[in-house]
Amino acid sequence: MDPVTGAPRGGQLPPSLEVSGLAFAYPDGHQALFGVDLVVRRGERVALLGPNGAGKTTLVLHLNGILTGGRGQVRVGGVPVDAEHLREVRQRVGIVFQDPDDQLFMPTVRQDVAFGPANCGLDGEELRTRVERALAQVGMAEFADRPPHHLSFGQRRRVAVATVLAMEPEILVLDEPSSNLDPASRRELAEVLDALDVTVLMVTHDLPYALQLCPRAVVLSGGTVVADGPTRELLCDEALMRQHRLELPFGFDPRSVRV
Ligand SMILES: Nc1ncnc2c1ncn2[C@@H]1O[C@H](COP(=O)(O)OP(=O)(O)OP(=O)(O)O)[C@@H](O)[C@H]1O
Repeated sequence: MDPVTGAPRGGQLPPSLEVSGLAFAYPDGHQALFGVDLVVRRGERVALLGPNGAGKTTLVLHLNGILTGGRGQVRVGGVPVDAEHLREVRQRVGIVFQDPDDQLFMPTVRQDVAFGPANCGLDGEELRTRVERALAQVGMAEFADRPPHHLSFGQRRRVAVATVLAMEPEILVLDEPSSNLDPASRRELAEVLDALDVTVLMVTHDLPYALQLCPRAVVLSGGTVVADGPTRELLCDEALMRQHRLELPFGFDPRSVRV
């Protein structure tokens, strides 16, 4: 920010997410994060890559205060993630977990999508509009009155995304969005995500998905950020990829993919 005008410096948009010096050890003493710094600006789509055990989930669980007690700071839309601001933070950070069944528990899709905003005091026409918009964004409007457990896995994942979009979050965090999807469902979800006008942080082992959807990628390895840059550049860096156990699918050449 320009200290005088308050305008974004150099034309950059304000940060949606700021992680600074985040270090965390689990109660058993295992140190999972060693001073992570990360800024995601409004409207960016960033892939968070890294091998198993890198600390990706641990980082994500700090973004809405599920994990706390480490060193450093996390801010979402300028609001610190701490006990005092937890309610506000949880409205601003929408996390879509890997298993949609963790997020769907009401008798109908509509009720599941309405649950969060209704809890925040929305009702009547405003709530109805919010729910319809979120379902339309994920292409699930016609399933509003179905029980979630009658839907396919891919449809349930899209509804899980809608439950989070209905909260109109500052940042949408997706944990392995393409996992367990068949190729058609994977493509449909990519189309949904690509059309969203929201800041996205996407944790994924699916490197082609990262390239397709996220212009920028961050590699977390051993609890620290080891690379941050254009996704294609990182995926083409063979030494970086090998060093951090990142492997492209057989025959996939990031140089030749058009995004
Ligand atoms: N509850 C826990 N108690 C102790 N150590 C943990 C706990 N949860 C995770 N860890 C450890 O912290 C480190 C980071 O784990 P984390 O789940 O954040 O990695 P990840 O990058 O999300 O991995 P994956 O790609 O396998 O999901 C790992 O070494 C893991 O074993």
